[in-house]
Amino acid sequence: MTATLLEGKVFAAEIKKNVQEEVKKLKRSQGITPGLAVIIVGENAASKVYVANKHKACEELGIYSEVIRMPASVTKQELLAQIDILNNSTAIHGILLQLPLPDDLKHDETELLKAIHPDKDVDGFHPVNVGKLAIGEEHLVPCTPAGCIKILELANIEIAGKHAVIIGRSNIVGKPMANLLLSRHATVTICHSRTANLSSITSQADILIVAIGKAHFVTKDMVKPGAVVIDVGINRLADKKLVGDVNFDDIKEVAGAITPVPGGVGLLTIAMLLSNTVTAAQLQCNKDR
Ligand SMILES: Nc1nc(=O)c2c([nH]1)NC[C@@H]1CN(c3ccc(C(=O)N[C@@H](CCC(=O)O)C(=O)O)cc3)C=[N+]21
Repeated sequence: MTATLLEGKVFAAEIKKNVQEEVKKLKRSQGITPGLAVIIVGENAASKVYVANKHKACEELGIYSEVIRMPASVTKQELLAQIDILNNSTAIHGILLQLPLPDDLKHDETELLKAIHPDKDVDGFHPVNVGKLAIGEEHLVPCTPAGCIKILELANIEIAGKHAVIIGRSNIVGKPMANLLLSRHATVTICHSRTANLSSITSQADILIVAIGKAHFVTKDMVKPGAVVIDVGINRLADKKLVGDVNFDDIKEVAGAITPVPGGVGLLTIAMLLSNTVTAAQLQCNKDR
């Protein structure tokens, strides 16, 4: 058996086409151009690709995009002031504070994310949006897990009744992923660094979502034959090669379907960010009336 390749660009193109339609509608009926602001603190090699890709995608779809760079020495107060300006800007409908923050600001992360107005929170990290997702009110949903769901849905992979196993319990991927799968009636198991007998659990998964940040972590013996494997990892090896958390070559004979890295979930993350930006713009112009 050879796994079906779940190509990110195919699904991302479909989402972007819909987003583009919505952008046109907003312009035509309301005279509004959706705007996205990204705040980047300090230098981070890994995030550079992300920022460049985001910017390019915004241009493609007619979304206004602004990148605000701040030095790693910036204070919490200065960042809060910047967020406040963006919260009050009528040209900006979505605000993204790029993570991870430099070490000196790490303990302020929650406070800074809370400062972003929930209606402009295109990352879905504000406690209000986290809470909404937890009660099944999906509005601005974190982009990466939302992208994973889109892959499953657009590939016509059944979720209801399936055993979905998530490796990773982060606020950015693991936890919101669990809520999204639960709302779609999967049986959900979350595994993490303290999980005992990890492979005995992962090998029960019909759908295996891997978000741990360790290159090539998941091997053949951890995967049930025919399982759908979604690889959220983006790891840069010493030779600059980009690889996922899944050992792709090892798995491809046993899995039923698998996302590649690069060219998988990452492209959906961007597509969902654009989608959230348009959702945020629609929400805000409806509130204005
Ligand atoms: N507040 C916040 N929200 C985020 O969503 C967020 C963040 N901070 N910080 C950084 C991570 C990383 N991330 C990526 C998204 C897309 C690609 C992507 O487009 N990847 C492509 C291209 C990769 C390449 O060619 O290097 C691919 O996987 O094929 C990568 C990385 C979002 N993140």
